Amino acid sequence: NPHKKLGPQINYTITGIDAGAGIMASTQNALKEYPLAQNKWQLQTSSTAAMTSTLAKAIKFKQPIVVTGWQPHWMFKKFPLKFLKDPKNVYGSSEEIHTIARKGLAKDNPGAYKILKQFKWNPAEMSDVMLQTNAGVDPKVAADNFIKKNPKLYAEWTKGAPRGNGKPVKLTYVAWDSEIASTNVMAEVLNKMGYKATIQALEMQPMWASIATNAADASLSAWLPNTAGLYMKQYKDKIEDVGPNLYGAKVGLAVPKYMKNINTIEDLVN
Ligand SMILES: C[SH](C)CC(=O)O
Repeated sequence: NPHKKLGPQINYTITGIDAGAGIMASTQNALKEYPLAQNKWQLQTSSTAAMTSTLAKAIKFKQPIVVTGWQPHWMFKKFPLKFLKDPKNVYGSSEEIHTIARKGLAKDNPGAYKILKQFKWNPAEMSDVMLQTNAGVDPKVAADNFIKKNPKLYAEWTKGAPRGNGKPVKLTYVAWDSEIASTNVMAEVLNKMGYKATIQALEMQPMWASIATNAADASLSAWLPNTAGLYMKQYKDKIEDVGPNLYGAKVGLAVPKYMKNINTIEDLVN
């Protein structure tokens, strides 16, 4: 009921995802900045899958819930969600998802580097692949379907790049739906161009370390400037920022639209 304080109704819990995700660090920050921690609010660690299934259940019974949310993601398509305004700008405004590569890749695999550099797409295009995968299509097949439907993008991404002749390219990523989509599309593009692409899912910190230690060639999972800002700071001299592969991403706290009186993070405080 809208009059009862929200906190006690959901035992002051923000439902989050995997502990290493940057959105979790940002949310810990929000707990302090707003200040929510003093009001007993806490951040629950789980996983994207657990968070979205808890969200689905709450929405089914029109119950209140606060989740860590981000765009692009199918949750905003599937559920009536709204971001909470963030007047203290803890989450930053819009984000870009960057491609990062190990130093030296441009030199010893210029063709793959060129394709990685030219790979850019928008939230709607990424969501096409995410929705297929969310509907049960294997990510590799969803990537293939997308490439078949978008010959113009494929031509842009591969323009002027030499064929790979079996040259290996190792991609690491963090298994968020957005990066499952982009990494599988990139792997399929590389394979169609004759490279031998392999992909490996890692937690966030090991993913960044895999590029910094040359254990992998590239990753499309760097949410910047905020969400992965700490990792970029830690590894900036050991990796190369190839540039954004997606513009217009967004990270924050989200609630179902039926929570009419909760519109900014400050509404959680009182
Ligand atoms: C959950 S977002 C995809 C990225 C992040 O939080 O680091």
